[in-house]
Amino acid sequence: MNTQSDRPVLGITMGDPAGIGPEIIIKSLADPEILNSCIPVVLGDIEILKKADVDSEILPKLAITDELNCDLSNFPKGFLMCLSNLNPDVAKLGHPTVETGSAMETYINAGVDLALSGAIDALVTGPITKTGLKLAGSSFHGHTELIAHKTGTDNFAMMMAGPRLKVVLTTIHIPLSQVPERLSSQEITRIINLTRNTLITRFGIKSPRLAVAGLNPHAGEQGMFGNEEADIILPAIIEAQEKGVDIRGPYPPDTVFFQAVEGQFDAVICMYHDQGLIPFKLVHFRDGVNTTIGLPIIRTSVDHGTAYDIAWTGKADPSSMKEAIKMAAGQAINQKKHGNSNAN
Ligand SMILES: NC(=O)C1=CN([C@@H]2O[C@H](COP(=O)(O)OP(=O)(O)OC[C@H]3O[C@@H](n4cnc5c(N)ncnc54)[C@H](O)[C@@H]3O)[C@@H](O)[C@H]2O)C=CC1
Ligand SMILES: NCC(=O)COP(=O)(O)O
Repeated sequence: MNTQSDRPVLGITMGDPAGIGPEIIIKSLADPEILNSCIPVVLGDIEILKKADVDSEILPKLAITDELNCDLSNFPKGFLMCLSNLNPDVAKLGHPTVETGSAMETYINAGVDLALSGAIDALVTGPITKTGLKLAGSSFHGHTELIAHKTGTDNFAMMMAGPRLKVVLTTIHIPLSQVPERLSSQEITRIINLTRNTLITRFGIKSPRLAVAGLNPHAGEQGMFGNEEADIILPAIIEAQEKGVDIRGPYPPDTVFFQAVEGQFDAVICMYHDQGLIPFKLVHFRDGVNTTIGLPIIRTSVDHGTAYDIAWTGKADPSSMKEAIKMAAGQAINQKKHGNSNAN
């Protein structure tokens, strides 16, 4: 915390202007519990946010600036940093453009710079489209890859976290057909260690209990349905067990998530994106948080996308954004107390 206040300073990126990002940010900050839990620094576009702040409740409370280097320590209510001047009509498009794609990337880059400089204590990102990033000329598939690159982090992973289930993905945004060839014991070992360290340092779980999902139906059924379990996944589990990690598997993917939700495991390590995200969103679509683990900064995000089908209709549910803000604030306070313990 770099202010006279006890509240952590959180950068909150607006996401895609044509999506539900602006609406869920305004709705979240309209909740006194959220507004009082942090000093928000919204990184976005004033004309777009004005459209979302229909009752003009939030923006008048924030100091407006377009100066990235402004002193964030002397306005305890919060800031809006205007980083683009979009035509407000882009909000109605229902899809990204080169202009909006470039704006959303600008918000993220600015947020990472602020976090690295220590001007903000954590970064919370609003939803973007992968296609928007591509339109803007970015080579990154999402926030995760972009932020890892910008912070010079090789050892990172995507975790989706909720009170009942946490999943960590070994592979993220790649075609399903490429998953088997990308899996290796070394990579699974890396994810196991990173997950365990993060559960201890960021989530305060003293002795994490980990499960590893298999790749194939029935975790391979003794090789009848595939050999990745025996050849790649099991050696990584055994190596971790030999080092004293409380870890079991490879489990049949159709039951391990139920066991985790029932309380048997603190996190499930998954082999690919939808293996983890389908069960996670069934349980935690409303209150789940996407967080990038292993970074030198705290980064949390909503667990959903831009929801173009309901954007600018007033129907967007801000619950996931609120949880992302709460998690970032909690971890920032913890880090302030105990130092940057996420040394993975
Ligand atoms: N953190 C991020 O930036 C993420 C971005 N995406 C991106 O979002 C874009 C759209 O992805 P979709 O697969 O359509 O997923 P989506 O999450 O945007 O929407 C799926 C369904 O859930 C509903 N929904 C989502 N969030 C909601 C909310 N807060 N309140 C009420 N209803 C909500 C939508 O209306 C839609 O019917 C894609 O381009 C994808 O890349 C997807 C996931 C995460
Ligand atoms: N399904 C989650 C997701 O794709 C989020 O990606 P990112 O933008 O946080 O990397």
